[in-house]
Amino acid sequence: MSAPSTGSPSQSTAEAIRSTRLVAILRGPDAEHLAAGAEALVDEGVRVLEFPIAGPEILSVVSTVAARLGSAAHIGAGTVRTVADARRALDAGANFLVAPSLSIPVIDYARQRDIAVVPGVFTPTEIDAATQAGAEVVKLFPASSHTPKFLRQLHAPLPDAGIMPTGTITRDDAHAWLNAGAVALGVGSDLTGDSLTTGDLTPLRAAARDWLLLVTASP
Ligand SMILES: O=C[C@H](O)COP(=O)(O)O
Repeated sequence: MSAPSTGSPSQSTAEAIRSTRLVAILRGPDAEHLAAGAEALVDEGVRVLEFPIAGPEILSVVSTVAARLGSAAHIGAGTVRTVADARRALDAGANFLVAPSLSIPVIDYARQRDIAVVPGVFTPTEIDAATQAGAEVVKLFPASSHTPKFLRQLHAPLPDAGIMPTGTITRDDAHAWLNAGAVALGVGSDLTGDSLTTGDLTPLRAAARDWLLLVTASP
């Protein structure tokens, strides 16, 4: 199975995020477990993965996973706060960038490299600034400090913003966010549980199947 490959690389990733509606966030101390977890998620049908870069070892996981999975998935580097972070992530083979915060220089750099970037935003001003700077999808973070009602109210004044709530999103509240207009959800713990620590991928596979059904069924 191949990742969508229409248009430019940045458009392809943005389309994949919008069409699959799920960005899986993989964190953990063990590089082999992270890589195995990524392969299991892709095997279950997840197409967009993010690895928050907590150190050089995570960049090596990005390299390994990007090489192993090829076009089967979009591999993102998370926690990209600076242009230097972005350069290192792309050199490691990341297909797109995610950040907890808004950096216009990082957006500009990603656009120069034709790579999708999902900046972190919290306020209408930040959402609009990121969207106008060229981010097709923005990460509403931490979403647990907002509500689906907040998201719904943004649509009339900011209709072109592609908002992806992230941060403690669970299967219990996913439908409410999607119904409120979220283009996708960024999901870590509720998807991976402790599988990336223990190495037992059975719960992760079951959660992936749950999540894929849920995002497909939501309006
Ligand atoms: O970047 C955001 C968080 O890492 C999301 O993870 P979480 O779903 O476990 O809160």
